[in-house]
Amino acid sequence: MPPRIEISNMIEFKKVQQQFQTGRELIEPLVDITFKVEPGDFAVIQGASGAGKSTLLLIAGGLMQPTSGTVHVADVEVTSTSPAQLNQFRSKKVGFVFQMFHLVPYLNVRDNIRMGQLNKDLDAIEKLMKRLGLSSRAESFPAMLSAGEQQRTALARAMIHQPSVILADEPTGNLDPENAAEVLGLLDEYRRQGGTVLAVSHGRDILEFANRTLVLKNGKISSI
Ligand SMILES: Nc1ncnc2c1ncn2[C@@H]1O[C@H](COP(=O)(O)OP(=O)(O)OP(=O)(O)O)[C@@H](O)[C@H]1O
Repeated sequence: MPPRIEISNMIEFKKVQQQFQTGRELIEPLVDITFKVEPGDFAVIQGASGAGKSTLLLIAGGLMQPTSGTVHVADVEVTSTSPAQLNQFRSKKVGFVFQMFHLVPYLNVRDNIRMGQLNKDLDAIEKLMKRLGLSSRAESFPAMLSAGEQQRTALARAMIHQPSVILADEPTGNLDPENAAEVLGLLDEYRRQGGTVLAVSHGRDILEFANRTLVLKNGKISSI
């Protein structure tokens, strides 16, 4: 499913800071985050456990508002948008992929993918399942699938509405090397068609596919 080609499929963080107050402790995983991911980039953010990678991705997806700073994703300023507009933004412009897949256990593969769809284009679902090698599992429930099949289903759900950007949190964290390479290959194909991928990962397998690597350390981002 090719992404909508938009010149504005970029992600831009400017001076983003995130603090959490837990009891008397102030945690500040993001101190001053400024970076830009251009349309068609497959960018990966690496960093130690607890560095703030998931927090950064939640902010990019409009699921968490930062303490300060501005974030633009695919021509939307997610840091100054109402909750209703953020819902629209997420359902139209963003595809999410997570390490734990987050499929609905009582829906089969076809219906899980349909959850991500805005129109009722059943033909598009069949085509995407074929492309991702899922056609024979269309009626299967998540518990009956291998980890690779579950992640390909999650990827199909993330791609079916032709998002401008895909945000992926450890997308290969639960996969063996073969399935990991397949999922990364699909993300690579999506970005070659003009989509933008921002992934966070500890893994090294992703570096082979990413064209940009950013490192998150001490609350700041540096490019390598
Ligand atoms: N809602 C929250 N309230 C309080 N602290 C939080 C909250 N969310 C995250 N944190 C803290 O912020 C820091 C960054 O967490 P985050 O999950 O972003 O790290 P990460 O780099 O994704 O880690 P990992 O690689 O282990 O998943 C951690 O110290 C975490 O405990």
